[in-house]
Amino acid sequence: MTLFSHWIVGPGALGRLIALRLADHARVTLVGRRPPSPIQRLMTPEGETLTRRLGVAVIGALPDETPSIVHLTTKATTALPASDALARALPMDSPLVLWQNGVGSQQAITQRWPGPVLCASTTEGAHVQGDTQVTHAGHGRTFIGALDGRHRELASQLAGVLTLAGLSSEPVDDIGVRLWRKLAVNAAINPLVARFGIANGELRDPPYRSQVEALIEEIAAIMAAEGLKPPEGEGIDGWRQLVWQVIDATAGNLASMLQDVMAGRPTEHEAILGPLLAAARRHKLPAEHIEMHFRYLAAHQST
Ligand SMILES: NC(=O)C1=CN([C@@H]2O[C@H](COP(=O)(O)OP(=O)(O)OC[C@H]3O[C@@H](n4cnc5c(N)ncnc54)[C@H](OP(=O)(O)O)[C@@H]3O)[C@@H](O)[C@H]2O)C=CC1
Ligand SMILES: CC(C)(CO)C(=O)C(=O)O
Repeated sequence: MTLFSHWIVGPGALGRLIALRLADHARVTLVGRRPPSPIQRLMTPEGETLTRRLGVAVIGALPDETPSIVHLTTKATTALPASDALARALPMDSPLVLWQNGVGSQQAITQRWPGPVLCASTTEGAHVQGDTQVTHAGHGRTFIGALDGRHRELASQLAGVLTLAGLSSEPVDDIGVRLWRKLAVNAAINPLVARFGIANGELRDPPYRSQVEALIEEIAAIMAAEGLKPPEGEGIDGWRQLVWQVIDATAGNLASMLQDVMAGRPTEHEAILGPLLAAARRHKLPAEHIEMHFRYLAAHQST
């Protein structure tokens, strides 16, 4: 199968980054709830500006064509209804790629979607300026695979085209583990910076540092109980190393959850903290800090 045409459903920061990067290598259609602007601009980390004209569509009136692959780049909070709308419109064997952070929506969609489903876990960073511009804040790495380890050839092809397009990617057999590792990092950083309105790097100083450590302790115990290891090192020291490395590397960032709070959008706390709380309950482990942040974010959202 040649990945000739890509639909990108969810024309936000990540969706527009992928669309603009792919535009010189494949036919790209951006699909939104309302019509996205066809002329889009990408500011690259190297300071270049790329302007491209893209195909556009709305999810309620999809084009009468069959894409080679569909990328779902909505937030985790809206991924399931968006995938249901797509499933009603597309052939049963259409491949789908899920780009959401957190854990939960991927399993639910993999069970419901009739065709192949891949998940992507990425450390690319992007944010939008209005309806026509996206900034690619920094290069990262993307891992792609199916939760059940199938569709390796499709994952390799997709990683190939993304890499060619400037988004360094590789197929992996353990995407579930990679999603949980990213969730661990997001759970230690995002609730705190969202609550206190601070850049990631400020977590290194009092009074926040001890609050990050308290979260890491709970997260490390939950990960150990789930049999999930940090990428380097062992146990809590490995998780500590990973979290503080990311905080150092993204010190100037306003994390995605803080940006959602500032924009009055729903946060992804259910996808990021929810699975940790469920695992803590399963293993009868303390999760007082995770619970407190979950409650705060849930309450904030309902006001
Ligand atoms: N931005 C980044 O750098 C990274 C993001 N991620 C993850 O990627 C996912 C997307 O993040 P991000 O791009 O930042 O989020 P954004 O909020 O910028 O974009 C989400 C987009 O999805 C659209 N959308 C929502 N529901 C639908 C629907 N039913 N049909 C079509 N479009 C829809 C939204 O449109 P509307 O304006 O109408 O709400 C919005 O344009 C998240 O899970 C995030 O955690 C992962 C790594 C990096
Ligand atoms: C790693 C981190 C916290 C970087 O800001 C991120 O992924 C996010 O903002 O959601």
